[in-house]
Amino acid sequence: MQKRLVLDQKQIAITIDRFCHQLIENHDDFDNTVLLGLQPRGTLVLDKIVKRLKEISGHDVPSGYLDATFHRDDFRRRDIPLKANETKINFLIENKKVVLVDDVLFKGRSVRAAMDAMIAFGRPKKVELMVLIDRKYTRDYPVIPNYFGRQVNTLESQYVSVEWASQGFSEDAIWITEKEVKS
Ligand SMILES: O=P(O)(O)OC[C@H]1O[C@H](OP(=O)(O)OP(=O)(O)O)[C@H](O)[C@@H]1O
Ligand SMILES: O=c1cc[nH]c(=O)[nH]1
Repeated sequence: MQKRLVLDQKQIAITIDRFCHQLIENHDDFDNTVLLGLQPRGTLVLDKIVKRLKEISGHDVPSGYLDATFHRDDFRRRDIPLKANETKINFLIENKKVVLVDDVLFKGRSVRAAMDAMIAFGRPKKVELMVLIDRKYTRDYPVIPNYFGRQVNTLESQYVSVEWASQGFSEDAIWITEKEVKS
């Protein structure tokens, strides 16, 4: 299978550090900010950000995992039923500045569902979106990230694959791959 490297381990680490500095710049002392990682894979990005934010700034920013499966517009429409993941949020987001974190932004449908799901925890003051990879010109919903690692031009036939060492890969890496054609 053809693969093109987008970000290697060192570049991902630099991007995570940049995200932390951007958050520090835009969220002052974080006293009204919460971070939510989108299940399943945004949580891995979130964990890295939370860890580095603590190391860089000393801030322990409230964070949680948000699952939006039941809010997806294709829920019940798939051949294989979608499996939900756990939502782990032990605070309210009422009047908070919420930063949604995910790995890849493609059609924008996951983020739309996440914004629907999070309302169960209150009415946020403001919502921002942070993604490692923004697949440009592919959106079905009008979603634009506030923070992105890389913007990539991709074809529908391609897939952005995010690999983490913590998930058994040799190292952290982000690739553009060709989707397998079903025969
Ligand atoms: O902008 P979207 O089109 O919603 O795609 C982006 C979402 O897709 C992936 O999740 P998921 O594993 O749910 O989707 P996948 O199976 O298509 O990779 C990825 O982690 C994002 O959450
Ligand atoms: O390219 C894509 C599209 C959706 N989700 C991903 O993880 N990668």
